[in-house]
Amino acid sequence: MTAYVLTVQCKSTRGVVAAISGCLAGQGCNITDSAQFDDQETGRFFMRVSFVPETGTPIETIESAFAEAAAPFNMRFSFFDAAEKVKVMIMVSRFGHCLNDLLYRWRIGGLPVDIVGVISNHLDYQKVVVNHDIPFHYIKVTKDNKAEAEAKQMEVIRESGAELVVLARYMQILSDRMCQEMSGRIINIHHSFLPSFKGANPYKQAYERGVKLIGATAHYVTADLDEGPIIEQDIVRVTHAQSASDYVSLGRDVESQVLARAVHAHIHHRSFVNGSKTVVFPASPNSFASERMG
Ligand SMILES: Nc1nc2c(c(=O)[nH]1)N[C@@H](CN(C=O)c1ccc(C(=O)N[C@@H](CCC(=O)O)C(=O)O)cc1)CN2
Repeated sequence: MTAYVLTVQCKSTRGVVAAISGCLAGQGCNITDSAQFDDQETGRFFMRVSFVPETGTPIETIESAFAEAAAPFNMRFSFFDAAEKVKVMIMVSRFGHCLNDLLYRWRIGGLPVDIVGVISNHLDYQKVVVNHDIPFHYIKVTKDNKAEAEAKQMEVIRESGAELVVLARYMQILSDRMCQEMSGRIINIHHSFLPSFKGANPYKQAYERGVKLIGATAHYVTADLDEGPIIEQDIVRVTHAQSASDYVSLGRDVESQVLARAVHAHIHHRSFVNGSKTVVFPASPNSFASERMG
């Protein structure tokens, strides 16, 4: 039996949860998992519900009934087939550890996505990508051709049907236009524990500051460099005896893990943009096996 995910966000109002659960029950659906957050500061409400239409009601009927129940609350809502794989375009430059990690997780079934292609401004990873039977798009970027290069990138992204773009250490600043057009659909891995050490060379900045922890941050990309809503972060301990290049080596694993966790949250519809922040619901024990990090 097909399982679905419903995501909802709206102004926080009494009766929202009853309206959502009551409508699904009325359509013969059993709710198998539910998570909600009421942001007391912004007055915004977020909910994610997994459900199964036990009596076989067609999803189109459920969606139509839900639209009626949602209208009084002005809900923004989406229904997803839990088994449908999100189309993902990966972008990479010269550091390939995050790309390789994502490809490995995908290959063993631990990251249930449809990788529709890899775009790079270098040729370093053409072979490994092609060996995975994934289209590789080399689009050279220079200071003088950034606009043309990005137009080609956007053409590839649109034609591929990509719903999510993952910057796996892609080291070019995206234009405001691209960030706007793909708002909430581009995830970047920044190799520092933001908001510390934004921009280029964060490990060098961290070394010069004498930190005892380095980290990685996965965030949605906005026009404000490395200021986008944070999805996932983690850290690793360093000592006075280690160099900035030691940090680069130590950082590879934490960057890869943080990015994979963020992509996982997004493709399972657990991550919501909430202004300059995010709401990220944890994978619940009752979530479907494919929803747990493999
Ligand atoms: N509009 C945005 N674009 C990008 C973001 C972002 O948050 N908003 N994140 C970066 C990734 N990044 C750090 O994680 C980063 C990448 C590149 C640079 C940078 O200064 N790039 C130079 C070119 C460097 C080169 O050619 O090697 C540039 O683009 O002029 C800073 C931070 C991805 N893009």
